[in-house]
Amino acid sequence: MSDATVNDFGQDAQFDDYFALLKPRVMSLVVFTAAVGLLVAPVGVNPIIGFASILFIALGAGASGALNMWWDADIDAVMKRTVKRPVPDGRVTPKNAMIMGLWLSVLAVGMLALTANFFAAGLLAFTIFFYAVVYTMFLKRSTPQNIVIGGAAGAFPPMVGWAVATGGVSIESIMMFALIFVWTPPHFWALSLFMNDDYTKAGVPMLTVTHGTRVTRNNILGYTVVLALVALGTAFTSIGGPVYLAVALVLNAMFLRGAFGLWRREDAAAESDKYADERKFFRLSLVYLFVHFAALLVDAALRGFAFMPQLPVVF
Ligand code: HEM
Ligand SMILES: CC(C)=CCC/C(C)=C/CC/C(C)=C/COP(=O)(O)OP(=O)(O)O
Repeated sequence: MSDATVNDFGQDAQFDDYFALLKPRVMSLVVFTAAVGLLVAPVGVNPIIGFASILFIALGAGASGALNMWWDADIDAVMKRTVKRPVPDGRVTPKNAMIMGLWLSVLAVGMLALTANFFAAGLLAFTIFFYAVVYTMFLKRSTPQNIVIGGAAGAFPPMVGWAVATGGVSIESIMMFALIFVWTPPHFWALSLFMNDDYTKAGVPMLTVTHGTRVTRNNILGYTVVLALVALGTAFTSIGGPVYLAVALVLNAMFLRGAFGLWRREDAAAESDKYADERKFFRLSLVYLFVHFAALLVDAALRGFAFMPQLPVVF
């Protein structure tokens, strides 16, 4: 049986095209942070409920990606990095992307309310709204602070995971939020240093476009210093532990060194080596966030996950 449906352009839209609307690669790290938020919480969740909740958070994240791709099709059509996406490439119609995004959002939020609790579902709904409406429809096209404020959307998922388990918010979930919130500017601005032409062409007011690369390099360093403080501070909350502390010390030293290197660089040098350091720093940002959350998970496992029956104390 074919998985193709005919779109408004009379072409075959494949399952793969619809799947790409969910921004699966970016969202995999988002979903991982949500899963960690759930697993490190001090309240145990039935494993089936926990698994289903992560699935619905993933669905919600994907839905917000589809809504973003629907609204941003005009920008995506101009940028080299995004021109081959299903909507600008004509493989999925804007209307179908929007319908899919809306239905999946309703499904994800509704199912999370049924499987977990209303607070977690409300937080997921707010996250989708923040990314698809506040960031995509308003901030992205209007201010160079777009990704600073909009970054909150990407920072909510571990809070949603934590809320699935506990039904609330606490200092630990706020620290996980803060970690991603302060990480997002260095993560994105490193990329925009070597993608500046795309954003200029598309007229998106990213910091590199509006204030230039010198200001962007300064800001990357500033946010990275604050990020190190947040990351190390998290070690001293109840979700921190020896593994996290060791990892945070090493990774923040590496990230600070990278940010300092970018700060010292001039554009002429960066251009001549094809922005090698900027690309390296961007890749390091992905490793940085993944490993911090993985370390939280390891420490939680060493303590014994709350969802596992506690072993009887023998000695
Ligand atoms: C406003 C916030 C953010 C902006 C503007 C942003 C922007 C970007 C951009 C433009 C890319 C390149 C994507 C591509 O090649 O298509 C990217 C890659 C990526 N981002 Fe972000 N990002 C943000 C937040 C996040 C968050 C919160 C996470 C995860 C927690 C994340 C995870 C990733 C990952 C995993 C990649 C690599 C994807 C790949 O290999 O294709 N980003 N980001
Ligand atoms: C649970 C839930 C709803 C999670 C949402 C998480 C979230 C907001 C992730 C944002 C990450 C992201 C793809 C930013 C890209 O910005 P962009 O859209 O400007 O990048 P683009 O140019 O690649 O489209």
